[in-house]
Amino acid sequence: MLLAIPDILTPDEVATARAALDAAEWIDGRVTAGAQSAAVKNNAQLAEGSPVADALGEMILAGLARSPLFISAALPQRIFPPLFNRYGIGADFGVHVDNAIRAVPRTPIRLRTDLSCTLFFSHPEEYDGGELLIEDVYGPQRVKLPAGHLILYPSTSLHRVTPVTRGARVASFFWLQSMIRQDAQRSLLFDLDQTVQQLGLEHGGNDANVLRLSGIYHNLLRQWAET
Ligand SMILES: O=C(O)CCC(=O)C(=O)O
Ligand SMILES: [Fe+2]
Repeated sequence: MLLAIPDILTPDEVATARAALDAAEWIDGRVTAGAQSAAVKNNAQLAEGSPVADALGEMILAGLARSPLFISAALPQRIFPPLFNRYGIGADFGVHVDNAIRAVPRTPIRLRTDLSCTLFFSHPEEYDGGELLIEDVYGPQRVKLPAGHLILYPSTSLHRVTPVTRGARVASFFWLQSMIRQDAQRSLLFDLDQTVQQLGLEHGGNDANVLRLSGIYHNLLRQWAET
């Protein structure tokens, strides 16, 4: 499932983050790339664990936690501490697939990358190019979202970022392990949850059929979730 999630951050948070990112020190983006992606990765990144990355990472995790749409779609089990990248003019990231397993720095924790995320910090009118192209079963999807919005896509997808030809594209990127490993099962739970929420609004949460459907959602989650 490929899903755009609006307003993970408020405009004030985006502005605060941008001020910090614009003043930050950027290093070669290949530091966190695996062998295949390093060969095609041509961007800059904040050093992992730098004070700016840690503070903005916390801001993003708080934004994710208050988004019912994100929780419903991702059913996150573990979220990698957000990383930050910058594509100036000429920078790009060739076609690649993300590493399946990521060690969380400075901890013994590893996570399986089920879903990949990009959270945009540049406004679309600030730059040309810099589109995230994600291969999907329905063909390539072009993604360029407003600042503060997030795209969630299966980490199994081949993807790339097209060269920036004007301005700069600043974003956060990270991965997560979902409680639901299979994309098809996660999509089904998402559809069911969204439908139950909508029916609850229309009929009230205590309507007998809404309750029954809600029970089915939780019982499927109980069958499939890894915690
Ligand atoms: O910049 C992006 O939107 C994606 C970055 C990416 O694909 C990666 O770092 O693996
Ligand atoms: Fe990637």
